[in-house]
Amino acid sequence: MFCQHFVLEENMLEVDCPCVTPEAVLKASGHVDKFTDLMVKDEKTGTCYRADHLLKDFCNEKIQKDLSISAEKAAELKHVLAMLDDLSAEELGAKIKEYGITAPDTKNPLSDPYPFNLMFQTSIGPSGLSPGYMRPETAQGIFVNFKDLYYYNGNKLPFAAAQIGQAFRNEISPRQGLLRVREFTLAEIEHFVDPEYKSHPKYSEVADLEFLMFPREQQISAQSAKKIQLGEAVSKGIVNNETLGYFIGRVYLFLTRLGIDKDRLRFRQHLANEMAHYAADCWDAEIESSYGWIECVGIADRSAYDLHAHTEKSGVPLVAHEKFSEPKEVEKLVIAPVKKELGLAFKGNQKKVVEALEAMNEKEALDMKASLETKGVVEFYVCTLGENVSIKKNMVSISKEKKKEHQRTFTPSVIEPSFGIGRIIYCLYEHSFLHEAQ
Ligand SMILES: Nc1ncnc2c1ncn2[C@@H]1O[C@H](COP(=O)(O)OP(=O)(O)OP(=O)(O)O)[C@@H](O)[C@H]1O
Repeated sequence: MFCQHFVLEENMLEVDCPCVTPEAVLKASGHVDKFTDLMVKDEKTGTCYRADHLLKDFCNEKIQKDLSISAEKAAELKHVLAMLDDLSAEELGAKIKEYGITAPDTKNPLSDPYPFNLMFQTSIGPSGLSPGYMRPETAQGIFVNFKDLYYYNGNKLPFAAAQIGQAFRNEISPRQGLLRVREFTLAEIEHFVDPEYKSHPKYSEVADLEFLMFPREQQISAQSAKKIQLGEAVSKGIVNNETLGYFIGRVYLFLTRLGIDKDRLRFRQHLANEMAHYAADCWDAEIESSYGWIECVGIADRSAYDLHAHTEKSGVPLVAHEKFSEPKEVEKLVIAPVKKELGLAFKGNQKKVVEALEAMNEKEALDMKASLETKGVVEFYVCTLGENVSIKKNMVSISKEKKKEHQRTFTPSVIEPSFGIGRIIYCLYEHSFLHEAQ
C-alpha cells in the first residue's frame, strides 16, 4: 500500500542502503552531536528515565485522578503538557523539582536532566578504529546518494526517493508495546525541491481536503485541534509551503485509506524548540489510541540543511543546476589565491588549499571577506586535508568581477514524510477493533 500510494503514484525512486553507517555521515548530519533525549537518573540506584515522560505522567495523573486540585492548577498542568516538547533541560529540571517528582519505582530523588545520545555505536572493520552507528533514520542513505539519484532523474528537480528499512534508537525507556521500541521499521521519503519554488504541480488535488489540524498558536493558547481546510492553512502561511501541504494531504489520504478513523487523526505542528535540529517547519500526523495521541508520521521541511552539511564535510558538492535560456551578466566575488604567500605557509599542502579556496561559493567568499577585513585572519576547513587552516589577509585577494552565468547552482530543499510503520499498524488495529465494537 505504501509503495502503491507514494512510490508508484508519485513516480519516486527507491533505494536500499546499509544499516551500519560510518561516523562521518552522522557527524555531518548533526546526529552525533544533537540526536539526544533528556534523561534523569535515580540518584541512589542509577536507574534512568526520560525526563519529559516523568513530567508528562505526573501532569496527566494529577489532572485525571486528583479530584482536589483547583481549576487554576489543572490549567497550569495542561499548559505544561502543551509546552512539554518545547522545554529546555533547565526548564524540565526546574519543573521536576517544583512538583517534587521522584523516581517512579523507588521514590528516590532524581538527578538534573542531561542529554543522552540515542544512537547505538559500533566499529566498522577489524581494526576497531573506524567508528560507526546503527542508522537512527533511513534518510541519510538517500542524502549521501543524492548525486546518483539526481542523475537517474535526468538531472531535473523536483524528484523524490523513498527508503523502507530498519532504524535503531537506544530509547531511554522503551514502553507501550510497538509504540516505542529500539528497532523499528521506518519508511521515509525525501522530496527534493528548488528552495525558491516550493509549489507543487498536484497541490490542487489535496487543497480542498479538510481535517483536524493543531497549529502551534492553538497549542500555546491551550485550545484544541480544529478542522481546517488544507488550502486555507497554506494560503494563510500556517503551513510553510505548498509542497509541505501537498505531503500533509497525501499522508491524510494514505492513513484514512488504510482505515484510520478521521476523527481520531490530527496534524500537529511542532513548537519552535521541539523541531529537530534540521527542520524549518514540521507537522506530526498523530493518531488517538488507548495511549492518547501518538505521533505516527512526521512531515518535515528539512530545508537545505542535510545536503549543505554533507557538502561541507565531504567536499563533494551536492547541488542542482538550472540552465538559463539566455546567459546572465552578474557581479561575483572572486577569490584569487596569492600563491607565493600560500606556498610559504602551506608548502606541500598549498595545492589542496588553493583548490579549496577556488571551490568556495558566493556566501562562503562573502563570509571570508568579512572576517579578513575585521580580524585579518580566518579559520578555513579544507576537506581534502581534513583540518582547519589559518588564512591571512596577504594570502588571498578578493574582488568583484563581472561574469556571464549560464546556469544557477543551488542546494535543493527537502520535504520529508517519515512513517513509523509499527505505530501505524498498532493504531490501525485499535481503530478496526473499535469500529467492529460500535
Ligand atoms: N522508538 C520508536 N519506536 C517505534 N517507532 C518510532 C520510534 N521512534 C520514532 N518512531 C516512528 O518513526 C517516525 C519518525 O521518527 P521521528 O524522528 O520523527 O520520531 P520522533 O519525533 O523522534 O518520535 P518521538 O517524539 O515519539 O520519540 C515517528 O513518527 C514514529 O512513528
